[in-house]
Order: sequence, then structure tokens, then C-alpha cells
Amino acid sequence: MKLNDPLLFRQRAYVDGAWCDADSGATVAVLDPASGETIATVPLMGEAEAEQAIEAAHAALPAWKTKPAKERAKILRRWFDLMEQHEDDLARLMTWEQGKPLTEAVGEIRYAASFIEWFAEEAKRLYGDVIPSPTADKRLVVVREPIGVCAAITPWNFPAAMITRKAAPALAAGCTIVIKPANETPLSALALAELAERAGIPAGVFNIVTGDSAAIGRQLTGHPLVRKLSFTGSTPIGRLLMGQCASTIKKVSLELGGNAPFIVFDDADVDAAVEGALIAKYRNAGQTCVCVNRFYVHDAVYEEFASKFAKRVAELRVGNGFDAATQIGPLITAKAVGKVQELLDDAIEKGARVLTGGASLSEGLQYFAPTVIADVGAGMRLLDEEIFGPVAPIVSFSSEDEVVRLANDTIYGLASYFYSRDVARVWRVAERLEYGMVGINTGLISNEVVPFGGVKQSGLGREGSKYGIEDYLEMKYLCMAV
Ligand SMILES: NC(=O)c1ccc[n+]([C@@H]2O[C@H](COP(=O)([O-])OP(=O)(O)OC[C@H]3O[C@@H](n4cnc5c(N)ncnc54)[C@H](O)[C@@H]3O)[C@@H](O)[C@H]2O)c1
Ligand SMILES: O=C[C@H](O)CS(=O)(=O)O
Repeated sequence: MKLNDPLLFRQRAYVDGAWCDADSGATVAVLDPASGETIATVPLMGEAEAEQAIEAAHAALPAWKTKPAKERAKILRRWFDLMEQHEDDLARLMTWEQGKPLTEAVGEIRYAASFIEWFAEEAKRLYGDVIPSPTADKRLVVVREPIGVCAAITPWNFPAAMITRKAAPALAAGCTIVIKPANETPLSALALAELAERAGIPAGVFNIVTGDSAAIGRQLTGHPLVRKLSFTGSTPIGRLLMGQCASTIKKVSLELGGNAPFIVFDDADVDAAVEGALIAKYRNAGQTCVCVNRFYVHDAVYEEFASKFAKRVAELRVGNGFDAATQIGPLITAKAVGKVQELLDDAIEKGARVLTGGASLSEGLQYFAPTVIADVGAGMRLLDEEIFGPVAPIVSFSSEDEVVRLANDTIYGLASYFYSRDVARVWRVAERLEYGMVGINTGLISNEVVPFGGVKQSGLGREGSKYGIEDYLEMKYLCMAV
């Protein structure tokens, strides 16, 4: 891979300000999803290396937490500036290991950097309280303090943004952090570490360990020096990690799976709904937690929406993420392709009708045709399971009560979307949907200034916004006799 700055291509973990290998010298391969070829290796670390990283983060905590917030903010701002300067290299590394089109990778780098910019500013506004005492002999104060050593475990689908969405508020609050990125996409994380060091983030404050997820996870969830775990990934793994944190009563933030409904009412602007549906479904080849998993379209506009949507989907260009014409890249692994095909085959066997697409595109590679299926109904697995691929199931409905019931009939509650031009209906439906986020006449809802997160089994807590730093702080009450 040709980079303007070759030092951003790192194949060693970053612990206590040093690039290091696994104690055993073992490595794990990083594959190009577009070709299946090995493009790099990173250390296959385990419990011992994770413990070393935790101890380094603990040792670095006193100096970092007592640094004035304005100084921490300046260092984070330098990190942001460096990400902007190296945007092209960071995006190329991301497309190389994750497969997303280069334009989407550039978008993610800007999105990832925006969290650092945002929380560099928030660092200076962590105010406390002075509380009027109920008695004359006391003075009552509340101060906000960093929770301490934090751990983060992140997914492969947004290899940079899911890290900065955790590390930025953690460091802004005065915490230190140990991060375990997904083994599919460690290169983006290690490039962030290189830029963090150049920005002046001290040794031990920001650490990246790679390798045996379960072994590293046992340390990150069980070590008593770790006071908080922030996890982004699937609901089953989030459930497991939350349980593992119980023995040491860690604060836990969870950004988990989704099953987003996209509702088109009979009063909707159908053409606008089609455009919103395209981005809400096919961004990152459908591999985002907020991608639409179920389309519900009112009977009166069902055929119009389905035919217009299928026509636009059929025009989407599939290919290598480095090809400027590509809009849909490969799925992350062959296993992911198999899961999507399995869910699609189940729906077709149970009566769904393919309007466009319908299968993986070429033997041996991980491309999957953008697909739309109609006549989808109850009992089909893809209505209950996260597809995480470029398949769009369309279900018809006839009343507002029916579609709200259908939309809420899931264990998930992350993102939801609907199109209507009836203001009263907008308020009614927005209030009745059991989701953390609701897109109204839009298919793109994510940015750094809003509280991103879900309800039910889509997670705990929020990331981004003025709320996103709360989970990295503790409140201390001072009661002074006068
Ligand atoms: N809510 C959000 O903001 C959000 C964002 C991105 C992805 N996701 C979800 O993540 C999933 C896709 O990402 P994924 O396939 O990487 O998820 P995953 O749960 O398989 O893996 C996530 C991370 O957990 C690690 N992991 C796996 N098993 C572990 C264990 N036993 N102990 C410790 N760590 C372990 C993985 O190595 C990876 O780093 C989807 O369900 C998607 O909805 C949610
Ligand atoms: O899927 C993971 C991301 O959170 C999606 S988004 O880019 O934040 O919408």
C-alpha cells in the first residue's frame, strides 16, 4: 500500500508509548476483504500483555488526570489536526482492511476526527455544583472527576470512529484507556496511535492491544484497576462482557446491535423516501448498526416505492473500494456473506419475491449484489435478525397502529426512520417508536453533536454530544463544616 507517510502503517501493538509484539511472538493476519489476501500481521496478544497495558494506563493516570483541562484540550486538538492532515493515508488504510469505498472511508475519518474536536472543547466545561446548604454550619460542593482507567472493545465496521467516539471523551475527562480493536481492522487503530503519540499524548494514556479477543477481554472486564468498559459490537458479545464486568462492578457503556425499521406512510414524499432509503440501507454495504433492517411501506404507495427503490438499487455499482466508481464494497468476511445469503434464502423459501439482486456476485470473493425483496412477512428470520448486509426486505402495512406495533416488535431499539408529511402524525409516531434515535424524513442521522445510542437490547448509555462524556466522569460531593 503506497502511503504519503509510511509510518502510519503499523504492524505492532502500542503499549505504554512503545510499539511491541506479543510475548510469544505470535501474530494474526489482516486480510483485504476485496481479495482475501493477507495485507499485514499484528501481534496475537493475550491476558499477560493486556495486564501490562492496564498497569501502564494506571501508572499514567495521575499525571494525565491532574493536567489542566485546557492542556489536555490542546493535545487533543493537535490529534484532530493530525488526523485532518493525514486524512488520505488514514482513509486508504481503512479501505484496504475494511473494504468500504474510499469516499466512505474519507467520510469516516472526518467523522472520527470530529469526536476528538468536539471533546477537546468539552474538556474545558466539566463544571460541578455549589449547593445551598440546609444548615448554616455546612458548605456543600460537587466536583466532577475522571473515573480512571478505561477499557474499550470496538468493531470492524467503523475502525476509526468507534475508537475516537470512546477515546476522545475518555482522554478529555482525564482518563487513560486500553483499546482492543477488531482483529479484522487493527491498522486504523494503530495509525491513530501513531498520530496520538505525535500529538503529545503521553505514554500509557492511549494503548492499543491486538489479538486473542476473549483472553484480552477477560483482563479488560475482570481487572480491578479498570473502572469502566465501553463496548461497541453485537448484542450477544455485549451481554457476555457486561456479565464479565459484574465481579468488579465496572461502569459499562454498550453500543450494540440494531433492527432498524424504515416506515413509508401513504402521505410521504415517495421520491424523497427512496433517496433516504438508499443511504439508510446501503451505507458501508449495509454493515452499520443503524442500517435499515426492515422496510414497512403503506399499501397505497407500496408498488410505487418498491419499483422506484428497486430501480435505484439495481444501478448501485459494486466493486473494489479503491475504484472511484464503487458505491458498494465487499462484505468483511466470507462468513458474513454466508450469513446474508442464509437469511435471504430463508425469506425466499417462505415466499419473499426478489425485485433486484439476490445473491453473492462472484465465487470466492466477498461481493454481494444489492438486493430488494418484496412480499416479506412474519416468520422470515431477517425481520428478527440483524442482516448486516445489502439486502432490503419490504413489508406492507395498512394502518399507523399496525406499523408502530410491527416496528416495535423486536428486542432492539437503536435507530428507526419514517417518512410522513403529516405533522401530527410525525409527533405521534416519533413518540410511540421505542428507539434511541428516530430519523424523520431523512436516512442519515449520525454526527458528533447528538447522543448516539439505543434502548432495550441495543445498549446502555450515549456516545457523542454533551452527554457522551458523562460516562467517563464520577461525581464527588464535598461537605465542609464552617
Ligand atoms: N451500536 C453501535 O454503535 C454499533 C456500532 C458498530 C457495530 N455495532 C454492532 O457490532 C456488530 C458488528 O460488529 P462485530 O462483528 O465486530 O461485532 P462483535 O460483537 O463480533 O465484535 C466486536 C468486538 O468484540 C470483540 N470480541 C468478540 N468476542 C469477544 C469476547 N469473547 N471477549 C472480548 N471481546 C470479544 C471482537 O474482537 C471485536 O473487537 C453488529 O451487531 C453491529 O450492529 C454496533
Ligand atoms: O455502525 C456503527 C456506527 O455507529 C454507524 S454511524 O456511522 O455512527 O451511523
